[in-house]
Amino acid sequence: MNTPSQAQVRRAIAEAQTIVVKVGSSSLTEPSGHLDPQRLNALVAAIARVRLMGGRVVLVSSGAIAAGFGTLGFDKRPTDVADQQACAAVGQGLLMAQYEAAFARYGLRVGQILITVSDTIAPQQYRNVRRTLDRLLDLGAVPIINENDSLASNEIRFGDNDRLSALIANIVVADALVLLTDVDALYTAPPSEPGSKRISYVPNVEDALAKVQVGGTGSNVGTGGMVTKMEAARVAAVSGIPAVLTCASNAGPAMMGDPVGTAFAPINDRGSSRRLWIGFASHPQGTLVADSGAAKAVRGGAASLLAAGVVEVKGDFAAGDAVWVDDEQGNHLAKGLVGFDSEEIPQMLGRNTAQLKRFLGEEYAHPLVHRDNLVLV
Ligand SMILES: Nc1ncnc2c1ncn2[C@@H]1O[C@H](COP(=O)(O)OP(=O)(O)O)[C@@H](O)[C@H]1O
Ligand SMILES: N[C@@H](CCC(=O)OP(=O)(O)O)C(=O)O
Repeated sequence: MNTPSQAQVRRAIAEAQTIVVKVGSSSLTEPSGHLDPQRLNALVAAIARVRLMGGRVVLVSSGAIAAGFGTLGFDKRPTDVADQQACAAVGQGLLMAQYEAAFARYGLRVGQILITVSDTIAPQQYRNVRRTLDRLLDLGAVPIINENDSLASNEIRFGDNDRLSALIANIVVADALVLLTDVDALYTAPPSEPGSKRISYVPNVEDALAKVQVGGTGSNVGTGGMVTKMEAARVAAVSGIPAVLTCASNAGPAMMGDPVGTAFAPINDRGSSRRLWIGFASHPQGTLVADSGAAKAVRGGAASLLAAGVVEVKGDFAAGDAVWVDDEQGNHLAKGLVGFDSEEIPQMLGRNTAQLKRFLGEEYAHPLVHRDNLVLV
């Protein structure tokens, strides 16, 4: 695809039918661990304007922990996971109450969806998330999403909402992703560093990643810093979705396509949201080792992984889990959702479809990983 000009990217954002807006903790809360209703209301006003003009907006909002820790008597964001989970349980309610009241002033309803990684990699939950989001949007509501911090385990969690927002943009087939934070744009280095320069347009985020010096959070409530925002912009770009990054007070102009913040061009045509989800969100639970013929077929991009071409299975997983597909040298070729439990697979290895049917029955005469569930890495 040809690289679009900045004006084209800004126009695409202005014309977006479906927009995912992600807002960070520092844009909604006080450092003392309480909500800042004024800033939250200003954000809601900008989103409501787009919504009332007919746009479909999904809001991915951080801020549960940051809104809850002051209320629970902590003087700074706790580091203990159980404390954070308790703060999130309190703060999430406060956050939603505030959003509910703020959107109601414009006659708009909100719907809360809390997501954990483990919920969303299973095909059925993925479909449920997608269906609920689509229905909320069809009904004119504004879905508000956060990670389910009170339930997420420390080992498997998004941890930041930046990447989650890019995955949500895929799920709802968004036309634009708007990342709102406490800095007005991406800079060539963390803005605290002397000489860092504002970047208004990134035609290729993968090239930019090599050139820009990105750092962690600048506030005491944010988590991901610019690293995860760049990753979100990259996921959006490779998914064919233009993105803009700016401060929350620029939300309105950013969604109108005004030249604020940093615009990121898409670098691919749109992909299948399901495949992107597998590629970005899933955590492989095991490995299928492909022989050289199967490795070549998988690398070609259009083939399913058949039992006949698999020489080894590693790990303990259930049908529907994500697995790595490796070559015999141990290189990762692809990630996929496997169709069988790990203990069923050894008896299937090396057998073609006719043999699987004859020896094991009809239900085994299927690929280990169907090509629709396979994503090259
Ligand atoms: N190259 C960079 N350009 C802009 N900001 C950067 C850069 N590197 C690091 N940062 C920091 O990232 C911070 C935003 O991330 P974070 O604090 O996690 O915000 P949020 O709570 O909105 O997710 C900025 O305040 C800034 O200090
Ligand atoms: N899910 C957490 C926030 C995680 C997060 O991404 O925070 P931030 O870096 O402020 O966007 C919460 O609501 O407190």
